[in-house]
Amino acid sequence: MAIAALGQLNIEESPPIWGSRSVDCFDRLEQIGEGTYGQVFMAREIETGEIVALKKIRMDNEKEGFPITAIREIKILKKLHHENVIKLKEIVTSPGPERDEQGRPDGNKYRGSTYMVFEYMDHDLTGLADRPGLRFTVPQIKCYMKQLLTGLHYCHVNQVLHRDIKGSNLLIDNEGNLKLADFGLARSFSHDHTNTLTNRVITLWYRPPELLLGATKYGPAVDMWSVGCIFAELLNGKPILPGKSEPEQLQKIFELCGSPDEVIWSGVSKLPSFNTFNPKRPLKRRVREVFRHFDRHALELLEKMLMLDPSQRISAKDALDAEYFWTDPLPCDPKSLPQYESSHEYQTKKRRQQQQRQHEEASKRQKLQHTRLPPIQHGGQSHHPPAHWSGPNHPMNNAPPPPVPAGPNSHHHYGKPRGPPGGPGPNRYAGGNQSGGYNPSRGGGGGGGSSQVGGYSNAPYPPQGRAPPPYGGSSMQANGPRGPSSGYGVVPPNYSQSGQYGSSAPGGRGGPNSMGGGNRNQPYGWQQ
Ligand SMILES: Nc1ncnc2c1ncn2[C@@H]1O[C@H](COP(=O)(O)OP(=O)(O)OP(=O)(O)O)[C@@H](O)[C@H]1O
Repeated sequence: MAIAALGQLNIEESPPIWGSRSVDCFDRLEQIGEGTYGQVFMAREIETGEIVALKKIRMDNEKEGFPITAIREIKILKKLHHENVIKLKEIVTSPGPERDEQGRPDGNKYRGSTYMVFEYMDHDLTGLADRPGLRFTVPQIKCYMKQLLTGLHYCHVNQVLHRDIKGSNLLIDNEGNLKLADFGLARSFSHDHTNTLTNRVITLWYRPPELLLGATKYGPAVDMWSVGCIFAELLNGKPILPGKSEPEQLQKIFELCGSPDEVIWSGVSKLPSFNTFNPKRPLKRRVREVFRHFDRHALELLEKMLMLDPSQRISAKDALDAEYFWTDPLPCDPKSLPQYESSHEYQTKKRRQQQQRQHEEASKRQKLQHTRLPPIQHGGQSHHPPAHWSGPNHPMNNAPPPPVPAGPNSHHHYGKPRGPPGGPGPNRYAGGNQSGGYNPSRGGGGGGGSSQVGGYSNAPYPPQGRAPPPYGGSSMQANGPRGPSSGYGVVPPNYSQSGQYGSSAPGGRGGPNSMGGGNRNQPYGWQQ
């Protein structure tokens, strides 16, 4: 990891206060994220009352200095200003060594910490989609997809590759705005793709075939593959390619998209890992068959996003022009979207773990009760358990654990302030999509513009059924990866190409135990 001392970040100071204020200007409210590169907290600026997100920069190895990932994230975010890209407001520092909740030194003994201050967003897409019972409507999916593509198009025009598009990096506020976040793996690219870049980027499930095959010269198409995976996931109700290792990821891709050869992807055979991973028997493309339950225009667009050959993959700009976004039901106005209590992946994971623990405790208690059963009464006594065992919450009745409140903040919900006393007004930051004002005309490439008057449909779409496991003989558990009560996709059929590879190992975010075991958030170290 490259190094730089905190005082030598070489980041042009605008506004002048960058890095000069102390984190003590904020009250830390609760942890909302835990990433590879640091913890994220919801906090309140004491002076203005404004709610923000503080991302603490992890300094695990103090000898290595300030992490290059953070420097790159800060530099890139400083040059990106768009309503669909998270706004980095400020950098703050804590002057001395910090302590954790138990009062122990936080490991960074000799220095203070550095935090990035972001506008606060109520949800990330993964956390939101994991809400029990939540179903996205088609206008809602179109609305989110359009914002995702608009933000990404803006990045690509500005020669920035995101390189970690996934649900937990797509932040959503309660005004329906979606913003790209986590630019820790992002970097600038040249349009001629002459630079050599690392292929060890992008969370496994969203990583394109060219990177898995070892390509080190690549461009914006890598992000578009991830967008295709997110799109299909939104419609499908669960991740579509939940590989557990790089070979298994490629296997899943080839089972769905066919195996590549020089005819469909010129140059593929020269990629470093082509011979290692290409299946002996060719596989045919099955996207249309597997997702035949998707609407025609959705399928058409998805096909173009999931092109194996990156040079044939649709760009963000062209995707925004796709029929899908211009046919009924139209994307809804972000503001018309329902408001939910805050839901971040970190919180939903914790909630599930808590439920799992409660469940385990309940079964333990149940077992214990069994071993302590009163001796069977003879002589005409009933063998039924005593009446006091039959209450709804008694473990003996096999009742499920009591529901956990919907949000970690059910006791206190901090909405995004619409105008705190003495603080910023509602439109102070980035402006949001006040008028749904992206890609206003068909030919437009996104990135701002006038409002799309009357262009929205709020018509409810028929409920989309919960998806059964998409892969035959594959990994998803019966309850689906999001647990028993959520789901927001249309029902997919089964598709395994039998006999090609043997059955896959269980994987993905199967049940409550699999959180953290899957690869959705599998981190990759920074290289280039
Ligand atoms: N501005 C924000 N507002 C609200 N929540 C946020 C914000 N920024 C980040 N989060 C929450 O924190 C989580 C982790 O943030 P982020 O992805 O930036 O950290 P990271 O350390 O880079 O994580 P990763 O391991 O995914 O690379 C996000 O998924 C999101 O739930």
